[in-house]
Amino acid sequence: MDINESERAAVYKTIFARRDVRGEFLPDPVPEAILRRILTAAHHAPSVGFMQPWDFILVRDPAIKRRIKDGFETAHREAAALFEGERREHYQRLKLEGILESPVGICVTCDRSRAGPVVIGRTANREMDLYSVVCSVQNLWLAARAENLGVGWVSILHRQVLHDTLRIPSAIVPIAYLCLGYVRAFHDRPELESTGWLPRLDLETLIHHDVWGGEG
Ligand SMILES: Cc1cc2c(cc1C)N(C[C@H](O)[C@H](O)[C@H](O)COP(=O)(O)O)c1[nH]c(=O)[nH]c(=O)c1N2
Repeated sequence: MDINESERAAVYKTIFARRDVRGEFLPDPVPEAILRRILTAAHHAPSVGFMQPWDFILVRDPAIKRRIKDGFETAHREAAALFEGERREHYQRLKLEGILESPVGICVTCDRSRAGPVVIGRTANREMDLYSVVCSVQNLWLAARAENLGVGWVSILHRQVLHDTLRIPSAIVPIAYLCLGYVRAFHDRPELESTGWLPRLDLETLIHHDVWGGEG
């Protein structure tokens, strides 16, 4: 099956228009059929040895979201203390989550023993299951953008908060807490770029030929 030109353009448009969404969420509910399409895209991500180690916890209960938000606030205070001077002020001005505003939270987890002790592709590198779950998060993020839905990844959270609040068994690893919902608007550029936190790096400086540092 070939991808035609307009389909190709749609994929690149989605990649470049995807944003991390924090402050622009609308309360409008996400229709079940659309949520199911996004989760199906996540479930069709590549995974080491076809392990499919992911689960998706859908969080809609305001009391549970409140506990996650409290966990964010703790970790956010700790983070602020690690920056100094103007950098700290800039950090504190950033909106870095939309936990309460987004209608659905999705915690994506990794079941490290899902396919038994020996998994194709994971024998030399045990962490490949974790990376597989991140592939699923990226599929989810892009599918959501294609549905004109925003996603924000909140990692300013101690893992234990997710275990305790969402009753995740200790053998399961929470990989991502995502906020999902419709948005007022998508920013054209990453907010960490437009607010001057960091620039987008020049791709040319990141490409190496044959060996690290090798020139073309
Ligand atoms: C693993 C991981 C973890 C986080 C993020 C991303 C990823 C990949 N990002 C979003 C991140 O800041 C954002 O992707 C970059 O700034 C680039 O912006 P766009 O995603 O292109 O809008 C993110 N953003 C935020 O506001 N709070 C957070 O805790 C996190 N955590």
